Amino acid sequence: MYVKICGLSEPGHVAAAVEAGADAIGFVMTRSPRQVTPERAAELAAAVPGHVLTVGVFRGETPEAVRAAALVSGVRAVQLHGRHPHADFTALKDLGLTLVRAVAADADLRCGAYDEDLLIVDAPRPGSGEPWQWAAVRGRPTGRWMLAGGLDPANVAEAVAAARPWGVDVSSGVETAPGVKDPDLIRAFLTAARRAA
Ligand SMILES: O=C(O)c1ccccc1NCC(=O)[C@H](O)[C@H](O)COP(=O)(O)O
Repeated sequence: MYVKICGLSEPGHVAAAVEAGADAIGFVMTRSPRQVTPERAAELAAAVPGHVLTVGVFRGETPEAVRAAALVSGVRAVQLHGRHPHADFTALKDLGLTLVRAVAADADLRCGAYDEDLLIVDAPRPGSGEPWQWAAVRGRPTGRWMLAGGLDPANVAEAVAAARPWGVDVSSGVETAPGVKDPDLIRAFLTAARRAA
């Protein structure tokens, strides 16, 4: 089970996620309680070992703005939320970064349909912590796809059993308040997600 911990903004929380075995960590560089500047993301990403994928998270920005933030921050992946046209992914292809498309369940759920490398199937309001009908997508997404939206240490096993994803992605469920991560919850989520696999 591939596990991404999203919305990190403190070095101690990045270290906790890495030490607990996260496969990917996300830095939100768009409007959010978790927003970090590209410069701050660069500081945080500098301490991340190469086997952990660093992901810049965006929503509503132009490909040019995403490109600029990705280059400053040095992330190895960019995650575009919402109904971006295929051309936005094509415009970023030459960066050589992992491209992640994050959409709600009513979108095209074929990973690769937009030339992306990874797909995230998320709640309608990303980063809201709101659970949704995970079972409704079972069997629909294809390729390498992560389930997101309202996951936490207590429900991730149920969610995985319901939807059968390749990976999982969490933000609110490892926080004590919006934007405030908790190392104990990060560790508990990793443990529960691994057991759910
Ligand atoms: O986290 C945010 O605030 C955010 C804002 C705008 C676009 C995306 C955002 N987060 C993306 C993520 O990858 C989250 O991990 C994912 O949406 C799940 O969030 P949650 O339900 O809080 O676990």
